[in-house]
Amino acid sequence: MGDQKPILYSYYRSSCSWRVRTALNLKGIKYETRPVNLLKEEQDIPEYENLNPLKMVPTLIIDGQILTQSVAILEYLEETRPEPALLPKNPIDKAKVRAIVQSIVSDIQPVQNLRVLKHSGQGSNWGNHWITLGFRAIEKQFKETAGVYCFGDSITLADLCLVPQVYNANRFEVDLTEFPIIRRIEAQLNELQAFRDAHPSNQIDCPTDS
Ligand SMILES: N[C@@H](CCC(=O)N[C@@H](CS)C(=O)NCC(=O)O)C(=O)O
Repeated sequence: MGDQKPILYSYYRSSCSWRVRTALNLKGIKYETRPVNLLKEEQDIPEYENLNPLKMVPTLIIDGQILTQSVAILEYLEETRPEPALLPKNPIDKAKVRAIVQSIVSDIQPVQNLRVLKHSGQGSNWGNHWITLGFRAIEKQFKETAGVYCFGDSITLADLCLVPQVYNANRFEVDLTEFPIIRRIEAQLNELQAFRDAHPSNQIDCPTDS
């Protein structure tokens, strides 16, 4: 393992960066934040593209490696810093947690990403529509899986993905009243220090007037 403090390229309101911030906090990994302002299109600057050809955040520099894709980063952290565990041990349980993760990171978040909204010319109705559909699915999944958190009573990668997605749902004015389990879990998670510290309002690049 490298001795250098990990560096996270992040944007305060980026849900994908937020997932990684929470994992780093939960696992007690001290890191340095390098803000990438998506509204100023800093993700398109060639120096950043050299780090992350996707021109997206997050990018994590850790153990002498440049890592991209938030879920690949989460899985790497889980394998190299296994405590506290953020995936269950049993393969079936693990598959169920990963299914919730994928519902959020593959089926909901990409459709409301900045570049998609810009290219499609769609506004908040678009995001609202897709988040609502996705939340209907995961609210049903939670009827089977949820305990205190998304999967039973331990925090898993699914929880790290849920909290930022609920924040985005609020930004897109999704009516959350039909999702009581999602709301309950999110409220509980937001009480925890690691989640609070990862919140956009506690990031160094959060504008003071937001
Ligand atoms: N699959 C990628 C998605 C990353 C992503 O969508 N990042 C967003 C912020 S959450 C971004 O950088 N958007 C910039 C853009 O759309 O130009 C991951 O999970 O890391």
